[in-house]
Amino acid sequence: MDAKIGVLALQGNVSEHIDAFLSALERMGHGLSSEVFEVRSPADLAECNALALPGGESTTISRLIDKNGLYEPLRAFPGGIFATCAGMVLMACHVEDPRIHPLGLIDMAVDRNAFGRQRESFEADLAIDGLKGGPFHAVFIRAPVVKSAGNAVHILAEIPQGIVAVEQGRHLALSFHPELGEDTRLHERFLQRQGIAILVS
Ligand SMILES: NC(=O)CC[C@H](N)C(=O)O
Repeated sequence: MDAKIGVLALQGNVSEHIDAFLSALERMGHGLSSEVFEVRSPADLAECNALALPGGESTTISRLIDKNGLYEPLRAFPGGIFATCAGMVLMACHVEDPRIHPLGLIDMAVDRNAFGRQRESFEADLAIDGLKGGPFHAVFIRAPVVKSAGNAVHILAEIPQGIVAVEQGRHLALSFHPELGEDTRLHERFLQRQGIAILVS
């Protein structure tokens, strides 16, 4: 399957996600046959078979999802969603902030700013379940954590403060920002789960 990856471009770090997906697709041998583009409307969303929900300010992104008529189309989106940071907050079923209208696509409760103001950002080497090639160097910026998750949720990584990487079906949600580094293993894993295989030449 050729990839048509959308990146929700309402607010947040959109271009980094586009670049990271382009380099993951290139590494997998799909560089020429794939597209990665910005999504702002239900019509844009209908064009893609997978979507990235970027980090940014989850209250703002949530308001803009409602304003742009994307709430129901996102809930009904048939493809996988790759969600980072604020995107992870939006994927939850429960968020203790009335300004967030969570999409309810992953059976989890998320704490938006779990690390408080003292620790706005930090980096850690994470063991990620099933990821070959050693630990993943993760950059956390005002990161959320998963406080509880239902049985359908596969927990991929946990630190003392909580769960920081999960998968449910085709969806992947991360507290941290893999799009800011060179390591595309999580993007490749996500694409493989969408049916986009590594091409062997
Ligand atoms: N880097 C980020 O995406 C931070 C997200 C922030 N905690 C929020 O909920 O908006």
